[in-house]
Amino acid sequence: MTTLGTPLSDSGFRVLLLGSGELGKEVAIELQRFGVEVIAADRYANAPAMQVAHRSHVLNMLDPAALRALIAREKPHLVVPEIEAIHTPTLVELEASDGLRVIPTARAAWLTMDREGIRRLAAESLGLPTSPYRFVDTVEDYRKAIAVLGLPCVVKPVMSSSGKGQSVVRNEQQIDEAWRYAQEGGRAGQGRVIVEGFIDFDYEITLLTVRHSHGTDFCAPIGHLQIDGDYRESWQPQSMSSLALERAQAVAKAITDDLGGFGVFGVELFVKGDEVWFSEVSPRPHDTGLVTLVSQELSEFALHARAILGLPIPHIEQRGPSASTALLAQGSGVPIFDGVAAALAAPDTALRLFGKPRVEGQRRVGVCLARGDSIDAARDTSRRAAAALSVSWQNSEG
Ligand SMILES: Nc1ncnc2c1ncn2[C@@H]1O[C@H](COP(=O)(O)OP(=O)(O)OP(=O)(O)O)[C@@H](O)[C@H]1O
Ligand SMILES: NCC(=O)N[C@@H]1O[C@H](COP(=O)([O-])[O-])[C@@H](O)[C@H]1O
Ligand SMILES: [Mg+2]
Repeated sequence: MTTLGTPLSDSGFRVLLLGSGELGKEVAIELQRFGVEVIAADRYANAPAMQVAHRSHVLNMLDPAALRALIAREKPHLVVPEIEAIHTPTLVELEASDGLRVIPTARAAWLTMDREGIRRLAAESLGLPTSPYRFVDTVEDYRKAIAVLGLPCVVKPVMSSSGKGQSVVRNEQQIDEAWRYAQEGGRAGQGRVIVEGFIDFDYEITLLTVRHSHGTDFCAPIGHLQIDGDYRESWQPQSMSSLALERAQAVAKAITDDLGGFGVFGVELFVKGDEVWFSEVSPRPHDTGLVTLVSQELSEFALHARAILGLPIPHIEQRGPSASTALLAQGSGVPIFDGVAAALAAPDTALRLFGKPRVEGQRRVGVCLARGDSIDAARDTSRRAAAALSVSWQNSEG
């Protein structure tokens, strides 16, 4: 049983967020509502979750010594990874040696930090259906992998997220460019790449799966649209055949049971007819799950907070057709948002501006949300809200 104390006192229940982006910000808010003491960490200052936390730290979380020092200093009751780019072997060691509690488990954070760990677990240990794949380190092996898997195929650095370094190779001319992009887009610089056979799916979903003190529950499936490997729109519920839903839930149960621990998981699946493929899983709330801020009575962030604190989740109420549209800013400087009133003029719309301190290039800076009588209506309203917003720049340094 979890005892909750008073933050900033000796009784405070301390949660350390490793990663402080938009997803962590909503988790922090939900934890604050339970009087949890929230400590936010990330690689840069004034990250979104830092702005709603009790205190924050800026560090390179891929540096084992820096990570260890932070944990020794804060002595958190729970460590909650919010991104993949963390030195997870350190979490595994501290869990074993000091009983550090990592959400959902240190092993889950470690396996999902790298596409190879989770893909080999899903496909080779658990026998779940996935795209065919090869891992390669050299351009020679890369070409051989493409010869075996055929075109089109998808090329990704093993350590990357939100589509960074990812390309679909459709013809011979694109092969070299995809290799170059994968080498520059990986988190750890040059390195290993996964080549995946292209799955010609009808639609793809995120099946939010919650492991909590009383068992495992699934949210209604979330459909989404991805461009360049990054999410642009999501909606809930995605209609599916009952067989496809049953299979999706069985895959999600198998992978989350193996990863273990408490919390929300975003299980990404491709669906064609009644056929389902596992793609990957986040052992934490998922960006496409931002739609649950309006589509569920308990959002994925509220569910994560409850689950990790060991609190009950008796019921997950879905509120009907809903959609989200990611706001991508393109430019350089500190963003300023115009058209906020227009974006919120229609009934049943909502907006989150994440408060990211700067943009260099393209960055997700907010999300528009809407409910409607149908998925089409909700998507249309949330897209219109997004179109009403525009970004201008302060402090552009040319
Ligand atoms: N083998 C594949 N066949 C067809 N489409 C694919 C394949 N792999 C990836 N995609 C497309 O690219 C998207 C992003 O891929 P993936 O989830 O692996 O990248 P990511 O960088 O981990 O993204 P995120 O961090 O946002 O989850 C998928 O949601 C899907 O639309
Ligand atoms: N697909 C993973 C994802 O959406 N993660 C979310 O994006 C943030 C990083 O954003 P940034 O790249 O703009 O700093 C992460 O901190 C997390 O909240
Ligand atoms: Mg993904």
